[in-house]
Amino acid sequence: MMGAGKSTTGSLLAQRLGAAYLDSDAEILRRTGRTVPEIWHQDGEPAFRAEEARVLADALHRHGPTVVGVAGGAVLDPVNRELIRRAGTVVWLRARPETLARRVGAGEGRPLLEGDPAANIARLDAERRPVYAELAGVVVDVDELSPPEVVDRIVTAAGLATGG
Ligand SMILES: Nc1ncnc2c1ncn2[C@@H]1O[C@H](COP(=O)(O)OP(=O)(O)OP(=O)(O)O)[C@@H](O)[C@H]1O
Ligand SMILES: O=C(O)C1=C[C@@H](O)[C@@H](O)[C@H](O)C1
Ligand SMILES: [Mg+2]
Repeated sequence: MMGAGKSTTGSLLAQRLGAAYLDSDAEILRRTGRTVPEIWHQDGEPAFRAEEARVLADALHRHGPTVVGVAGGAVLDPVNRELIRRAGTVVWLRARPETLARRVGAGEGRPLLEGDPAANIARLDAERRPVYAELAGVVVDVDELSPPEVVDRIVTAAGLATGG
């Protein structure tokens, strides 16, 4: 979910594994030169989701070890889910909605949170939990953990080898 710690924890995990880190939203910006809200508000959510699916497919087909931070809405698409499932270990950074709301603050740059960020995040979280639960091979409850502790849990749970 938004604010769960994908960028923070994902890049730390990548460092530990000697892997690359890619983030689906950042890849969209890099490829299109446009931000998430620009695409969303100018072209609509379906256009954004189509771009997201393209970027995700490319990220998942990269050669070499890669940690991919997948935006929380991408897995609502069954085609994306299947690609993700086949690509490797799926980690759900599970957080309470209050934690997510605190971390995203005013929700700037997140079209789905406009209006009432805390209420919107709670609603999206409730809707999506079953999908995340079905997809994830590893679940880490992140609320009380520091980023390095989250990484430790992922490494242990997924049986990933690190250089130290
Ligand atoms: N384990 C943690 N403990 C405390 N704060 C954290 C933790 N992980 C991330 N944060 C903080 O929460 C905020 C969101 O983290 P981050 O940007 O990594 O999340 P994200 O899942 O990538 O969010 P986004 O939806 O923006 O992509 C940041 O301010 C980050 O410093
Ligand atoms: O969870 C979502 O649906 C989203 C998450 C963000 O990272 C962006 O991809 C966009 O704001 C939608
Ligand atoms: Mg991020």
